[in-house]
Amino acid sequence: MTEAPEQITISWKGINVYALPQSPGCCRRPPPEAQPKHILKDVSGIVKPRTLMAIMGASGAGKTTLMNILNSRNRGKLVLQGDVRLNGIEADREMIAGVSAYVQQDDLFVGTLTVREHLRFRALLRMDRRLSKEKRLAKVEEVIQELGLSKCADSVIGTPGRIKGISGGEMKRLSFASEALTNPPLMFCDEVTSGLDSFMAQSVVQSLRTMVSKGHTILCTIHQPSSEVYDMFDEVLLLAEGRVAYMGNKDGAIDFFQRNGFTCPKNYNPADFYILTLAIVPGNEGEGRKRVKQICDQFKGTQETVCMEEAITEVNKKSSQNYSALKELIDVKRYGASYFQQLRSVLWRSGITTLRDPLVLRVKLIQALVIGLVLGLVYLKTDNDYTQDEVMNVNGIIFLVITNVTFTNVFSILNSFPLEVPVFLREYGSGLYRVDVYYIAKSLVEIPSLVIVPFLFITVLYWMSGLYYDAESFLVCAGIGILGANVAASFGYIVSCSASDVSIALAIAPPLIIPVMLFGGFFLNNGTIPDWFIWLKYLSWFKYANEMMIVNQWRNIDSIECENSNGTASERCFRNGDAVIDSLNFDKGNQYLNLGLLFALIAGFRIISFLALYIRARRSSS
Ligand SMILES: Nc1ncnc2c1ncn2[C@@H]1O[C@H](COP(=O)(O)OP(=O)(O)OP(=O)(O)O)[C@@H](O)[C@H]1O
Repeated sequence: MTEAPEQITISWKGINVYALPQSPGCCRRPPPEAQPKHILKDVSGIVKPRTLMAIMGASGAGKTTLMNILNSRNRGKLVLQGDVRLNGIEADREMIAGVSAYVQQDDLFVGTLTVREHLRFRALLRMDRRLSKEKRLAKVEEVIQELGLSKCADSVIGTPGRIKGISGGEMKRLSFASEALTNPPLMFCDEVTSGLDSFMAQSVVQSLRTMVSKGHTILCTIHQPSSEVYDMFDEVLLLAEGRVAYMGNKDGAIDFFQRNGFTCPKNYNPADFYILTLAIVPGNEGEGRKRVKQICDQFKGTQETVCMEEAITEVNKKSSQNYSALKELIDVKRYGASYFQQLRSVLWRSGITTLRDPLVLRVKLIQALVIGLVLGLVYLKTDNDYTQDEVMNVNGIIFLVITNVTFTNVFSILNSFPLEVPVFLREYGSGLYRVDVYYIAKSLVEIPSLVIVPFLFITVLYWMSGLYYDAESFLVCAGIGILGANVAASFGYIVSCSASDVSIALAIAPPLIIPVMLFGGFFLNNGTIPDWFIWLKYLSWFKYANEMMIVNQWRNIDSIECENSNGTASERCFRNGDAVIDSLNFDKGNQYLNLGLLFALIAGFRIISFLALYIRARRSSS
């Protein structure tokens, strides 16, 4: 059996929350007459261990705001008055995070893992590092049993709309199981049953009841529970217009409303009745507000309020006795696992995700093969006797190679990475791993695809299109293409880590790539770039890769026919490869410099994208 957690009583007193007036647009101040919005108004409450509390109220009542204040997350720029206490001790963010878990409304998982693998991954990263691996894995099995996940333990979690996986109810239970591994004494759950049918909703709340019976304190916001689900809660907190309309034993709520002239009809779901009674109906706001004010004012004078305030005072008095036990709980490290354990686990997960979802790699390989074949057929040539018009073709192929590896790799990152960011932010926020661990693991796992795919494309195109027939030149060309693909992917990461979603990433990438492409030496001669744009030339991996590939192609060509393929005399004649290189203002002596600059761009872009991800992660967890 799971050991009982330390017991936590959470209390809050005189909570007032204000949202400051927002500016109506960029660079504009809010109008001087704008007042802060008073969201929560003098809200107090207490929840003791072994209690499952439902926070309910109409939409906009302040449930989410209260939950965020109590668990000290997602507060944004709200102004807070009042205090939140754990076992009577005034709690700061670290303290709350140290003893609690937050099960958020949307379940975010890596869909390719099975339920058991996901829980093992979390157990290795999140549980106390002093526990042996065997104990952690045993805990995973216990949690699987307790939360009724045995049937689906080896099923893949799935990704809605892509990979069929476990049901919505199982996913919700898996969210609880993920948090239950660390046995947090206090749990906050947002919208626990939304999107579930009544049977699933009951089974999820039953899981919470099991945890509560072991000593956990659990607070849930819940929308329209069925009577059966409502009956499973011990206590209820009803919010209306940011005020407490009722808080206490759920059976007492019926009496309280009845005493004030609001009788719940027989066979009517009490939860629906409270929400309807406390709702402000559009078109009849005046009456609704009067009713809410009356109920909230009445509740302030009730015995329930007096008892609640006494209970808060009582627990506050004992705060000094509780301090050392609580301190021990909180003194856990930010990360449950060592750096190398984090790296090993995240690498394992990234690897398994790539292997189990081979479709992406397969599509990339087929795409490389098809584009290589099509371009190869267009430029088909099987010897190294070049005519003047073939010089232009060869230079075109070289630029096409760089353009293709750039666009396929940038857009593949833009289309995939922003979708993974929410899972990363959630896991980073829960202290699973560091940003650098995630970034390094991700970068290492994708190396094979960043090598194999461009290599396949260049192999097909190189030999079909009459580029210089020589194994060494081919390998140099493939190597430059692979480097170009890596610079492009690193650039894709800068955009993906800075943009908030896929559509924004896709919108900002082309205007950033096009200038870099323009200075690649194909559309604009390298010697004619205006001085004020020279700096852009230095950021252009197109320029470095193009110069290297052009030199690699032409440096061994000693003579070129002075006529076109159809036998006509060409107006301009490049007599040998060097003449072609010179005409583009490229320099044979720049090969090593260009190579170094390509590596420098990879390193620079990776560092910038890492910093962008780091800033984003820090912001989202503050
Ligand atoms: N940062 C904010 N700035 C301005 N107003 C806010 C902010 N956060 C919340 N509010 C307002 O405070 C009120 C309560 O919002 P909250 O999200 O807590 O309600 P809720 O009961 O959770 O609603 P729902 O059930 O619809 O999610 C709403 O009127 C909302 O518009």
